[in-house]
Amino acid sequence: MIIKVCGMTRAEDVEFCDALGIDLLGFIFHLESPRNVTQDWVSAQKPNRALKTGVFVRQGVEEIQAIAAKAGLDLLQLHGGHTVEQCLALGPERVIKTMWPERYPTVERLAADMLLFAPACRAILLDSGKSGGGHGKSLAPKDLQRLQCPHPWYLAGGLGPHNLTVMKTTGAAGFDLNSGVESAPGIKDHEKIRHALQLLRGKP
Ligand SMILES: O=C(O)c1ccccc1NCC(=O)[C@H](O)[C@H](O)COP(=O)(O)O
Repeated sequence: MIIKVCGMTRAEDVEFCDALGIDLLGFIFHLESPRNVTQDWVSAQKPNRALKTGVFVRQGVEEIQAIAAKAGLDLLQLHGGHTVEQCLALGPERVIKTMWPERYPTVERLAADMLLFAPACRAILLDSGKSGGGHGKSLAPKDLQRLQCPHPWYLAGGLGPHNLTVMKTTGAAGFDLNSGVESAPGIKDHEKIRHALQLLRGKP
């Protein structure tokens, strides 16, 4: 199971999550987000084990490549209207493609679109709302339990200790934590992260 904590803005949170065994750390490159960070700051973050994941909403391929090189990113989360061709150009092995189930009339239509993107990304991230992220609202677990998709998909959207037990029943291969483990936007609550990890992996 992959666990990502998104919206890193403080070195102490990067160090805490890395030491705790979080797999992916999300760094948001989106001016409108309260969790927006700079390339220079991300470049200075050097986790031992966790992979640095850049989150992009509006940037195109060339800009993403330039930021990835400067900030030292391992993975690229495409969180806007990016196409299959853009994912392929950036390299499927390092792309996480965000999709929004609430845009689809049925879970079958969502699964069909996920299949189209599967060869172009290492995983698909399902987020709440119809665009953007950090909404703090969760998706309905009942719909996701019916989702048939052979490609790895991660679940996002308002996840935290309060709902992870039920959200685990969706069969997601990964879980993306953000506002549900914060005390304020961009300020991670270490006890909530510890508790979330315990619920997901059963570790102390
Ligand atoms: O978190 C943000 O501020 C954000 C803004 C714009 C685009 C993406 C953003 N976050 C990306 C993530 O991967 C979040 O973890 C995901 O949207 C879930 O957030 P939340 O609902 O707060 O758990």
